[in-house]
Formats: sequence, structure tokens, C-alpha cells
Amino acid sequence: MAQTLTEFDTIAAISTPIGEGGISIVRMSGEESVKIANRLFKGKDLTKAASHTINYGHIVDPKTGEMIDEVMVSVLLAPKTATREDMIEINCHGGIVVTNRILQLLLANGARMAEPGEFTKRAFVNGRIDLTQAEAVMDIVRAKTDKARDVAAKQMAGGLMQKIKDLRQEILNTLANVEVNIDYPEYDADTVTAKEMADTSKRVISEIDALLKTANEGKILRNGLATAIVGRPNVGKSSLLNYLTQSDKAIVTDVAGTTRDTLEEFVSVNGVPLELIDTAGIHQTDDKVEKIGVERSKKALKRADLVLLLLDSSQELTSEDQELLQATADKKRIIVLNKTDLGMKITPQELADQTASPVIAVSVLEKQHMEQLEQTIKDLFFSGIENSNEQVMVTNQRQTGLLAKAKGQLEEVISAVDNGIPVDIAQIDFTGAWDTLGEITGDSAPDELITQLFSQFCLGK
Ligand SMILES: Nc1nc2c(c(=O)[nH]1)N(C=O)[C@@H](CNc1ccc(C(=O)N[C@@H](CCC(=O)O)C(=O)O)cc1)CN2
Ligand SMILES: Nc1nc2c(ncn2[C@@H]2O[C@H](COP(=O)(O)OP(=O)(O)OP(=O)(O)O)[C@@H](O)[C@H]2O)c(=O)[nH]1
Ligand SMILES: [Mg+2]
Repeated sequence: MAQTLTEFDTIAAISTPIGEGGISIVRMSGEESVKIANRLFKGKDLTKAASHTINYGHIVDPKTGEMIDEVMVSVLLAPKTATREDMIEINCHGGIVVTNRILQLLLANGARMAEPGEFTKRAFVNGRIDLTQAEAVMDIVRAKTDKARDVAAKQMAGGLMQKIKDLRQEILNTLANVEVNIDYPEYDADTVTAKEMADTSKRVISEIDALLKTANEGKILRNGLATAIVGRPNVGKSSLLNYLTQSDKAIVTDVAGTTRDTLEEFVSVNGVPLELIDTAGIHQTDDKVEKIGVERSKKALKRADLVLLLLDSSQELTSEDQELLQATADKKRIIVLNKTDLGMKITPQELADQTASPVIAVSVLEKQHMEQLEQTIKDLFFSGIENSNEQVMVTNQRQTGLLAKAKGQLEEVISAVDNGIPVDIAQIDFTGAWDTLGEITGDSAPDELITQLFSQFCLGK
């Protein structure tokens, strides 16, 4: 990492949500933390306080002598801290004005405002955590279900990091042998090292494959099951979204073509995380706006992990219904017969004869049999993630993409060796795979990536 002048100066931020609460915490990290806090603190001399103590006193504006608040100040001295630097945490009364005033005083007395994620970034730069653990910190803050929290907590404990480190070590061990042979060509073991490189590649690929297998489940646990509600116009899709989100986010009218654009909402249905997507009714149309909506519906359908296909059971199946039944046939799907309160012209049985997907008859309007639908969603979800006790999981696209890239590089090594290409050429991709895996943990990640990644964090984290 290039070290700029501002990289290790003392940073400050409010680490609790901005609002009224019991207590707020203003944090500092860096060499000057204790000195800066001591300028504002009336109580014991903080520069003499032992590490990991919390100290009672008052924050006083040193310029005016004005007493700002009664506080508790934690003194945390490097290296055994969250950032590996000296840290100060001021626990003040939880109010917007008082918290901001204390932050302003820290800034006026030598601290710099932290950037989003900068505390966590320092934990990374100073070697306490790797990039996968930093990503997990963000995931645990954003977790919307207990399952998502569980996956993040395991990743934060370093499971994925260790796995990647082991794979890199395996490549490195082989590379060490290869180097010996390239340096001493007379020690004629080219074929031996080529074979060793190919063998190691195969072993690492199979480990990568095992990790990649967890990616889909990891994504679902982290982001929720992408669930598209589809059907022709007016069958009750938006009504269903509103029911499941217990809101009136989507506009519902008796006019066909009410929903023009996709609408996404996160919900937890019986503890199952769903990223619900309400879509525009799919049908043939010449209307310019509606056409775009229909295209978006089709896109949503394509990326969905689960499809709720809605049919109006009070009317005979139309050709558009039939087309949608076909278009969603190879998706994980629940067929929902809605509007049963109006009398049914389609029976669950006649559909069940046509497909293996569960068929549920409901009335969204009258809230009939809705719990049956929710239970079916839950069953489908858990049938898809039976391995959820997996200790090590890949949970985001960055990790998945890099694993796939490393796999591709190792496949190149195998094919080079198979084709008798010289060892030092095959070695380029082999070393490349080692680098690519290092990007996952951050051992060989470019600065721009690091900056970009941490900028997505919350302020004060
Ligand atoms: N008040 C407060 N609560 C908090 C945090 C914090 O920074 N402040 N955390 C911030 O996110 C989380 C806790 N995470 C932490 C992670 C590591 C260390 C730490 O000091 N690690 C050292 C020493 C460990 C030890 O004593 O054995 C280390 O790893 O070297 C502290 C907090 C959640 N709660
Ligand atoms: N009788 C009855 N009417 C319903 C039921 N569910 C929805 N409706 C009504 O059907 C009409 C259309 O509902 P929406 O939820 O807007 O349908 P949609 O599928 O989102 O329609 P588009 O956005 O136009 O594609 C509204 O008048 C709803 O009140 C139901 O179970 N029974
Ligand atoms: Mg709608």
C-alpha cells in the first residue's frame, strides 16, 4: 500500500446512528487520539490512564471553558485495539447536538474527519483483518435476517481467509520447486515440475469448485432470495407485494397496466429473506412505456431465484397465461391462483396435472390461504439451502469473480502442461492464479480496489 501523509493521521467520527438515543459514541483512532481527547477532558489525566480503561469526567470546550457534557471516555492503546492504533471512545449522552459538538471539538483540536469505512480500513491496512473479514464487517451491519448475520459472523472469524491462504500456500510450495528447476536447467526435472504444477492446479481447482458451489447459497443468505412476482396485467401482483411487505408501497388499481416499472422490496417471510420484485404485467402491447416495463419484467424473471407466477383463477386460462407457464417452467416456481373469492374457473388440480411446481389457491384481497403460500415459500427456500451449516462460504460477487478467474488461470496451466509448453511459460498463469487469490484476501489487491471497497461502508465504521 502506498502510504500518503494523511493515511495515518488521527481520525474521528460518530460511530452510532445520528438521532436521539441513550448513549452515543464518538471515536478516534491514531497516534494523537489520547492527546487530543485530553485537551477536552476534565477528569483524570488521560495520558496517564492505563489501556482499556473507561474514565468518568466532563467534556469542556478548551477555548471558552464551557461544559459540554458529562461522559465516559475509553482509552485503548495500540496494538491491542480494533484498528491496531491508539483509540479513544467518548461515550456521551445520545443527542444530535451534543454528539456533533463533541465531534467538532475533536476536529478543532487536531483530528481529521474519518472517511466512510476508514476505521475498518485501518484494521485492514494494519494487518488485523483481511479483505474478506472487512467485507464481513459490512455484511453483519447490513444483515437483515439472523441467517445473514450467521454467515457474516463466520466470515468475520476468518474462515474464508484461512481457506484462501491455504490454497495460496499450496501454489507457493509448488512454485518454490519450479524456481529451483528453472534456475538449474541442468538438473533435468522439467517433466517432474510440470507434472507437479498440473497436479497442484487440479487439486486447487477442486477446492475452488467446492467454494464456488457455496456462492449461490451464500448470495441468497446475504441478499435474500430474488423473488419475482409475475403474471399478466391485473391478476393481483402488486396486491401480493403489498400483502407480503405489509405496506401499500405498490399502486393497486383495477386498471390493467398499473405497474409500469419493477419495484423491489426486502421482506422476511417466516424468517426467509426475500428480495421481492413486483413487475409490470407481461403481455403483448404497443404502448411505448408499457413495452419497456414488460422488458424489465422479463429481465427480473431471468435473474430471479424464485418465481411467483400469478394467475386469475376467476377467468379461464388465457394464451398469455400459457406462455408465462412455459416461460417460467425451468425456474424454481410457485403457481399462485388468485381471486378465489370470485369463484374459480381454473382448479389447482388441472394445473398440478401440467407441472411439478406447487400450486396454491388464494385470495390476496380477502387474505385467504395466505399462510399456505408463506409456508410453501419457506419450504422451497430451505430445500435450496440444505448445506447452510457450511463453515466457509463465498458470499459476494467480488469473491466469486476472483475465484472463477483463478480457476481459469489454473486450467490454462493444465492445458499448457498437457501440450508440452515449457514450464516457465505455464508458470506465468500459475503465478497469476496465486495473485488472483491474493486479491480476495487483499494480499495483492490494487489500491483503487481497496479505496472503492471501503468507501461503501458507513461513516464511523
Ligand atoms: N465500543 C465499541 N464496541 C464495539 C466495537 C468498537 O470498536 N467499540 N467494534 C468495532 O467494530 C466491535 C467489536 N470489534 C472489535 C474487534 C477487535 C478489537 C480489538 O481490540 N482487537 C485486538 C485485541 C483483541 C484482544 O484483546 O484479544 C486485536 O485483535 O489485536 C476490538 C473490538 C463491536 N463493538
Ligand atoms: N376479488 C379480488 N380482487 C383482487 C384480488 N387481488 C387483487 N385484486 C384486485 O385486482 C385488481 C388488480 O390488482 P393489482 O394488484 O393492481 O394487479 P397487478 O397484477 O399488479 O396489475 P398490473 O400492475 O396492472 O399488472 C385490483 O383492483 C385489486 O384490488 C383478489 O384476491 N380478489
Ligand atoms: Mg401491479
